[in-house]
Order: sequence, then structure tokens, then C-alpha cells
Amino acid sequence: MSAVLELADVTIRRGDAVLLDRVTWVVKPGERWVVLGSNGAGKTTLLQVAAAQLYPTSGAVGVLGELIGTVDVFDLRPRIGLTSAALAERIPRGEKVSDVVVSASYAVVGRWREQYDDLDHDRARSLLREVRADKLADRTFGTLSEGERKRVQIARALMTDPELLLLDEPAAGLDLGGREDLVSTLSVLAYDPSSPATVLVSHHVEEIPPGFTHVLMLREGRVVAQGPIEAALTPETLSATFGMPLVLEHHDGRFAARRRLHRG
Ligand SMILES: Nc1ncnc2c1ncn2[C@@H]1O[C@H](COP(=O)(O)OP(=O)(O)OP(=O)(O)O)[C@@H](O)[C@H]1O
Repeated sequence: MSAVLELADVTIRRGDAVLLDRVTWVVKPGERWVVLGSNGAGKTTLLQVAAAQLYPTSGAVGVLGELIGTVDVFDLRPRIGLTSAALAERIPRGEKVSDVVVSASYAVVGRWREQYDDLDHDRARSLLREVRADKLADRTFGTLSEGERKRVQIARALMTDPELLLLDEPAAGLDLGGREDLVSTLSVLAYDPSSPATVLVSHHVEEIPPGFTHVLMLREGRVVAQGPIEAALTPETLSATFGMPLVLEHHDGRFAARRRLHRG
């Protein structure tokens, strides 16, 4: 399997609820995907499937060339970088930022007794520099602003040199400046050919970083549209995804959306 991620007719059910409904999706090396959808559309569920944390009720999932269900997911997970609000909550607030990043190489949250070598520390420093957080290395995680925490989490997710990077709403809770900083950091990563295939979950087209190549749009667990952004992201698909008439604008590589007003 040459795809980084391959979902074939994947359905996830919990009781009577259908969280994902026959989703078929392929992510290839080098692609940068945005997953868009309203609250409850199934975006986090989809990301958990991609992170090999959730098994499908039906359908098949391939992650990094391995068929889920036939492989030890504990071997697979270090090859996947993930950031999410749930993971961020598990980071001890008193942990030094450089340790938050370096401890990812041992897949632990909270530095305990592991020995890290100089190479690990060098890599952690260079990743913090890449996300423009190198000045924060000696601070404790709990003293950082929300935007700074998001950047540290991205550095942590990149620490294991993952083949797949999954970012669940990295801009949630950021102010305008924080969002713009993060979008430009993610844009630099997106244009870097050495960056892993990336999937970014968002509610807002304004958060799509330039350099992202593909979009998958979800509504009530179903795929409304997917494909290269320039073809798949249109006022029609966006309106169908969010269930209201929307105007979509595209300037200088950035998108903006608002409700279409009916006059007269
Ligand atoms: N165990 C469960 N049982 C029943 N329904 C569930 C369960 N887990 C999640 N859901 C529902 O599945 C739907 C999809 O949830 P998910 O978290 O994937 O959505 P989301 O698109 O990430 O939403 P948000 O943007 O609000 O984070 C939601 O309606 C949620 O309430």
C-alpha cells in the first residue's frame, strides 16, 4: 500500500448513533489535508481512526501501509504525530517545555526517569525553533499562553519524525494574532517537502494554511466533498457542509467565509 492513510467504506457506530458513515479516503505521501465540518460532524472520530486509536465497526483502515486489525498498534503509533486538546490536558503544567518535546521520543507524557541523549535534546531545540518557540524552552508548560502551548505541542508531535502528522483543531481558543501566527507556522511546515503527510482538523476556512493541498468535508459523519482544495472547496460544498448558504472568498492563498445575505 503506497498510501499513508487508506479508509475503505469505514463506518463507526455507537449504539444507534452513526459517527462515520461509509467514509472512503486516501491520503498519499506529501499531501496536506484539511478536514472541515461543523460541531459533531465526526472530524475527531475520523482523526482517531487515522491515529489507529479507534477501530471501524465496518470497512477497512490502512495506516502507513499496515492494515488495522492485523498489526500491533503500539508499533504503529510512534510513527504518527498527534496533537489534540485531550493530549494537551495530560501534559503536566510543571513540565519544562524542552522536556515536553523530548519525552515524545519515549511516547511518555511527563518526564520521569528516562535518559535522553544529546541528539534528542538537539532535535527538540531545533523543532522548537522551527515552530518559533525556542525562547520558551526553559519555561514550564503551565506558564505558556494558549498559542504558545499549541506550537510546543506541534514540536512534540514532530519529535519522533512521524510519517503522518495529525492536528486536531490546533487553532481552537486562539485570538486573531495567535491564529495568524499558527497559520503561518503551519504554512511553513506545509511547504517544507521534508514534512510528513499532514491532516489538520478545523471548523473554519480562515484557518487553512497556504500550502495545504486537499480538503475533506464532513457532515453528520458523511463525506460531502473531498479532493484538491481548488476543486473541492466551493461555496456550494461549504454551504452543504455547514447547512446554510455561504459566500466563500479566496485571496492571497487564504480563505474566508460568511453567510449569504438575502436582500429585497
Ligand atoms: N460514544 C459515543 N456514543 C454516541 N455518540 C457519540 C459517541 N462519541 C461521539 N459521539 C457523537 O459522534 C458525533 C461526532 O463526534 P466528533 O467528536 O467526531 O465530532 P467533531 O466533528 O470532532 O465535533 P467538534 O467539532 O464539536 O469537536 C457527535 O455527535 C458526538 O456526540
